[in-house]
Amino acid sequence: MGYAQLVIGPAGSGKSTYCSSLHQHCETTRRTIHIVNLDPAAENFDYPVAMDIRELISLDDVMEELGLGPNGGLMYCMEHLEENLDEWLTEELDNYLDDDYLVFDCPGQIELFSHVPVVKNFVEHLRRKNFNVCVVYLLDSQFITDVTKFISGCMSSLSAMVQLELPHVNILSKMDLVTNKKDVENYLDPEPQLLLAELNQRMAPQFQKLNKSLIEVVDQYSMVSFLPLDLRKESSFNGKDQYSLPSCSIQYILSQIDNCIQYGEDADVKVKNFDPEEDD
Ligand SMILES: Nc1nc2c(ncn2[C@@H]2O[C@H](COP(=O)(O)OP(=O)(O)OP(=O)(O)O)[C@@H](O)[C@H]2O)c(=O)[nH]1
Ligand SMILES: [Mg+2]
Repeated sequence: MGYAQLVIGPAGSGKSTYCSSLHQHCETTRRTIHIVNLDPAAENFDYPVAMDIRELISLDDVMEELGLGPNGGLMYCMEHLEENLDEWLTEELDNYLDDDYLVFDCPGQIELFSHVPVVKNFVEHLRRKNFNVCVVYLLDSQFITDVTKFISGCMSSLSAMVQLELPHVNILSKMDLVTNKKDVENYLDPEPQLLLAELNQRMAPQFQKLNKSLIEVVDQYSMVSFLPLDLRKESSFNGKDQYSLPSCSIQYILSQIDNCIQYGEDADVKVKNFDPEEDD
């Protein structure tokens, strides 16, 4: 059984920074994880790249040879990846052992997760290879300072959730940049009725019915819950910081994700089986 995180979210939401912080954290705690670059447009990395889509296809080549722009070019690259899953991914995955932990740093174009099947097929391939996969969805905390932005963030996360059908952890990134705690605190674990009241207040009266349906959808999928990540935090901290802002450390987030994909549970079993003292 392998373990994998699929790190997704809008452009610039902090996916690559999250991956590199995760890598650093695991180095400190002597845990092995492998970060995979799935962004054919990425150029600089703060982490050692274990597998790299650019070895399969380069965005520059695609743009030059096919005369495509950056987004069309990226879609082409991802479709190429999809067509080569059996060869490229299978071959690359052969380099990893049974219980290895991979983290996939994805591109930020959200259409990849909302209405084209490439990521879904990618994930299905991983699952066939016996990987437990969790989606880690990052949303920039700077963008949820009011209810309309919050709902739109929820909707984009929700479309990935519905399309990928995987365990799903939502993270609010860049908490160190939040200066007004009230801005964000209201949206960390919000009361649906309060959200609705706020939304009605913001929007023209003819949207009231739509607002109600939107809040119901968000509530029913019980995904109105974001873990606020502050990369400055080091311990397993999950609580209020010195400015009484709720936030959590990367270690806490990792433990939540590990839980989702049952990482560590099998290891415990192994230790028990091989412990002679346990025999009696
Ligand atoms: N202050 C602060 N800045 C951050 C944090 N995370 C990311 N950033 C900054 O946000 C910008 C985008 O970060 P990336 O990690 O490249 O974001 P990304 O989601 O990988 O972006 P794309 O791959 O282009 O979609 C960079 O300038 C980062 O330095 C954070 O926790 N705090
Ligand atoms: Mg990136």
